[in-house]
Amino acid sequence: MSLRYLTAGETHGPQLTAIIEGLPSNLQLDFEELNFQLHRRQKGHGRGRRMQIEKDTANIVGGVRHGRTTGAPVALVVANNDWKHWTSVMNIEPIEGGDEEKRRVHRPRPGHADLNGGLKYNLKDLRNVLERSSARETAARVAVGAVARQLLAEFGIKVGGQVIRIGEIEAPPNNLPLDELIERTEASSVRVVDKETEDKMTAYIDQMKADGDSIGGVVECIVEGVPVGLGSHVQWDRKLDARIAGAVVSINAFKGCEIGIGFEAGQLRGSQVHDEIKYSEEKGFHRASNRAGGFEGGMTTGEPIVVRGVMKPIPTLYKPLASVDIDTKEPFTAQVERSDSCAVPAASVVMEHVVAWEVARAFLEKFGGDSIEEIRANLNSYLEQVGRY
Ligand SMILES: Cc1cc2nc3c(=O)[nH]c(=O)nc-3n(C[C@H](O)[C@H](O)[C@H](O)COP(=O)(O)O)c2cc1C
Ligand SMILES: C=C(O[C@@H]1CC(C(=O)O)=C[C@@H](OP(=O)(O)O)[C@H]1O)C(=O)O
Repeated sequence: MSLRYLTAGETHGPQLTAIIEGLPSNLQLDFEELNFQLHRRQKGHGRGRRMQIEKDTANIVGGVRHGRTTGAPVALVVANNDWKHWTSVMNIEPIEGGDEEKRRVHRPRPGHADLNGGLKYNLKDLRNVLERSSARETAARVAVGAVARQLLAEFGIKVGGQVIRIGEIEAPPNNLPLDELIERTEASSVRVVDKETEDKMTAYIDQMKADGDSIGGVVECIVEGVPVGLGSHVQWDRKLDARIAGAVVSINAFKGCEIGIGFEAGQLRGSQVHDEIKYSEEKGFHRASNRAGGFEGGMTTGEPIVVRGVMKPIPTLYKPLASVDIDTKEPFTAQVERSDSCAVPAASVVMEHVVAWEVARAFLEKFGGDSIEEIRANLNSYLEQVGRY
């Protein structure tokens, strides 16, 4: 059985819930580290007031005893502190004189799921769409990805990331070792390496906010320590680069994904793109460069995975765009809900976790066993085979 998960829950409901199926037994979980990842997702310049209300922590309610997985499905919940302000609007059973009409959404926001969801599900209160399409759900995905990340760490695989662009401001390229990159971006309010770029980006985000506008950007995720041969060329849905791209574009507001040099490959010659193959006793087969971003033929090359994702600007604008009232069919400006003006730094944390999840899934498909010990034996035997090749 391959690793899988589902999430449930609304942004202003009582909690988010996730169930992970297919984890091996005997994975020692570090709860502090799990909550640290949730905390990272809440940070970043440009977030709205909601992030001051929430203090995200994951509560594990199944599949773990005395800190270790048992092989049973792992169930996680992340409570919504804001729920206490929404109990009557979000009440699950019908209540007399509830507030749902007061908070009814009937002026769909361009760029959000409101109108499509209302038409598709035949819902006249677009709150029923908004509540689930909200990126609040990414808190559950980070909790799930944080477990995957711990599984990967058990086998020496490390995940990091950085913000590459916010609107017109681009971070200068860097070639830092992953540990240093993680340390430097962690200290930055926009998850970049250098202070000058941070200052420019924060001022730019403030300007967007002052204009009643929003802004998107580009983020990068790097995975190091991945063995050669995760994923497969033999079937379309086993290509790991494709699965990662799907996972990245599934993040709210993400509109594209690049692997390695990505779209730049369309304007360069083959001799400028492909990574030459080398061999040494010490390193075995390896590459002179990593423009492929760690993938050839849907399989990992053993070089670091380098993935970028582009996030569009936040749809909710304090100076709203034109829309149409679904009741009257009259033109109106879109409804203004409390909102972030830029969530690119937070989204870079989400991206790390959806990528970690896909790598962990492919890792278990290749080395799958029911316990950590069985997986380790499978991995070691494969690495010996690769070494002898
Ligand atoms: C971390 C994060 C925070 C977000 N915050 C907001 C927000 O405050 N307001 C908003 O309108 N959209 C926000 N979005 C984007 C919407 O969730 C997203 O645009 C919406 O679900 C529609 O989906 P689509 O953009 O993928 O088509 C956020 C996205 C992410 C990843
Ligand atoms: C709650 C989160 O992000 C939310 C994502 C979001 C959206 O429309 O996607 C809209 C806002 O919701 P609210 O109106 O409740 O403030 C964000 O705060 C979160 O990231 O945890």
